Amino acid sequence: GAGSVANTPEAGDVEYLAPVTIGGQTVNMDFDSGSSDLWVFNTQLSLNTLSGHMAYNPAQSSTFQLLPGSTFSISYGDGSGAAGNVGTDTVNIGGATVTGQAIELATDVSTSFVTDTQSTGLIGLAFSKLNTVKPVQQKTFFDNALATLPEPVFTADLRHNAAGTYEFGAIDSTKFSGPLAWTPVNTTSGFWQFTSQAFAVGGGAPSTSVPGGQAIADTGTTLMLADQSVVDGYYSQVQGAVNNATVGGVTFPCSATLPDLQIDVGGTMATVRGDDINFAPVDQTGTTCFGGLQATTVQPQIYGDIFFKSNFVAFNGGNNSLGVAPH
Ligand SMILES: O=C(CCCl)NNC1=[NH+]CCN1
Repeated sequence: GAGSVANTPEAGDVEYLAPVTIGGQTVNMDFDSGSSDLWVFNTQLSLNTLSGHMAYNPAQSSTFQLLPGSTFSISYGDGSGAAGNVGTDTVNIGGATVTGQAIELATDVSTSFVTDTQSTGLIGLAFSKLNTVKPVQQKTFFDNALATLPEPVFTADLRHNAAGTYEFGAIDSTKFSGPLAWTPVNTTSGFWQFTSQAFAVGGGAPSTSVPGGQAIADTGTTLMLADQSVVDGYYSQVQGAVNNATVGGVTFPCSATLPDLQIDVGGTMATVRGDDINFAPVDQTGTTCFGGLQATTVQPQIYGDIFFKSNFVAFNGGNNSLGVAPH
């Protein structure tokens, strides 16, 4: 059946956590449409590493089974990572249930995961071809659930500083306004990748031919990382915007009024609200603010949580497409 869980932003909308029940143990996890491993903090880790975290204890689950000799090792776009061994267990997300789901048990996690005590791990929702388990690659929760879901979809409804929803198996049309604009997804990269070749600022004339012209929908990335041409075009319309090498990106006066960004998603222009692009003050004085739109020099562009706060997104694993509508 379908499953629906509330998600909650960590402070500053840095990431969005939602409850996942593994072998009867409910832990909060980061749902990540930009990767394809389900890994958890667990009782194999040292007490120092576990300090402050919830942990999955396979010994307490009557349905856990070790996958002897299986290991995983994953590194993310932001340089964080985890590695360990693997078993299977029953996973239930708001009622959507998978038995025999690969549960990757971290024995090593990078610092940013240790300090992020609210998160018990990640649940990857990109395509299973990116899964890192060896010697036998494993499937994502969504892949395993597909055949049993009423509809072959999951949806992301992320909000600024407020509870949202992750749903599996149904599209709740009360969560967005207007029709969903659907775009085909190119699954070759293993990401939810689509064409994004144009942008406009504050309703102005659209630019076209953004170099590379590809983007991925990635709930596991905090910001929106776009081509330099988009970043330059956007911040040229923001008084006092500067590229601030010290803080590592574009900043502007917190008093600035930020224009909306219109961005191409498979031929339809989606809007990212200017308010959502004012990401956070860089210091306690609250004078200078850091932009939620920043540049990436690599392709594809990565449309992270900043994009999702203005747009409801449906991920269709039945026909490999993405549906987007304002919310
Ligand atoms: O790794 C990426 C970028 C893929 Cl191009 N997104 N997912 C994620 N999870 C934790 C940090 N980032």
